[in-house]
Amino acid sequence: MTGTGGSMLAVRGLSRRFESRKAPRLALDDVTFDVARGEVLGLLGPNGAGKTTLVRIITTLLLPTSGGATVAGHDVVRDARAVRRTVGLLLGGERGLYSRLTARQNLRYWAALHGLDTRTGRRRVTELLEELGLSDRADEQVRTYSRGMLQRVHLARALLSRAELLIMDEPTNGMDPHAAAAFDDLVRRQRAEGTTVLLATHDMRQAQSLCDRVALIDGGRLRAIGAPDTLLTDAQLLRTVTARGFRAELTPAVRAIGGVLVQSDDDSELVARVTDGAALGALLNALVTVGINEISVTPPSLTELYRARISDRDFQLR
Ligand SMILES: Nc1ncnc2c1ncn2[C@@H]1O[C@H](COP(=O)(O)OP(=O)(O)OP(=O)(O)O)[C@@H](O)[C@H]1O
Repeated sequence: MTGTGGSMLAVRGLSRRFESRKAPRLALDDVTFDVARGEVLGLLGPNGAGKTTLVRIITTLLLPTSGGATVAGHDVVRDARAVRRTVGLLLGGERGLYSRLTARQNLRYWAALHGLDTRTGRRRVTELLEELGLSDRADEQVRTYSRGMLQRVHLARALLSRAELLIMDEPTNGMDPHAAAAFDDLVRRQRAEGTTVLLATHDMRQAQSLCDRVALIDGGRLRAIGAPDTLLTDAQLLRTVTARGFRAELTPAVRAIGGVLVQSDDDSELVARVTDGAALGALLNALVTVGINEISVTPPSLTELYRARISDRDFQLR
């Protein structure tokens, strides 16, 4: 593939079919997008959407059925070696670590494979163990580690070679809230250094706060891509107003305001959605006039967008 412009990652018409005994399964269906240098792109989508398949093709672990992708201009099929040199990958899970080696030994081994000389490798490993809060346990066998700690070792491995493009599949899976917040900070530091990040995640909070843009994938197709704020504005999702100390007798007056949709109301709380700024202004005004001023306005979140755009198959599993 050629003609990728200044993008770090260019995916073009990418499809991947898996043949199975029952029926062929189209895990990716004509997916096209770019990721600019220094950008953090979140990949969102339900289980089985095609995220891991996409990650595996971009990192040369799997061949596309049709279409293709380039990383820093290198074709993922024809220039696989160059692509592997450019990418740092976190796939997670149990695979890829030697359970009877310590974290330090695992990482030193990977540093050597990445071609780092012994001194540089050792320094980098110590630095990463420190940065990821693993120093205390660095010299214990990784088979004694918790899931979140293993995930941090995977992360250290992905960061070893200071890759231009970091690709991570559910990196905070199994991490406690502190470790997950530390991970977010780490990604921000990577971005500040110019690293490009592709992040598949189920964590909407993380996607909204960390990603410059998010891509919504479902059934192997790219359903939407853009900055979280832009996607939310385009989707015309409604803001929610919650007013404490509400009195149900006020409901008819609230319902009379154009663009206000009452969701629930009783003698303690009103929850309403507003379609635009004028409706919001009118509602706030009406509430404050009658002495209600414990009011919160919540903007729409990616979670709502996700729910609106993606059919909820998990519910059908019950
Ligand atoms: N080796 C394989 N053989 C057959 N089908 C496969 C194979 N790998 C993936 N699939 C199918 O391709 C589809 C996409 O799977 P994929 O693992 O890419 O989803 P995902 O978005 O990463 O899901 P999750 O959020 O659960 O990790 C699924 O229907 C899956 O069953």
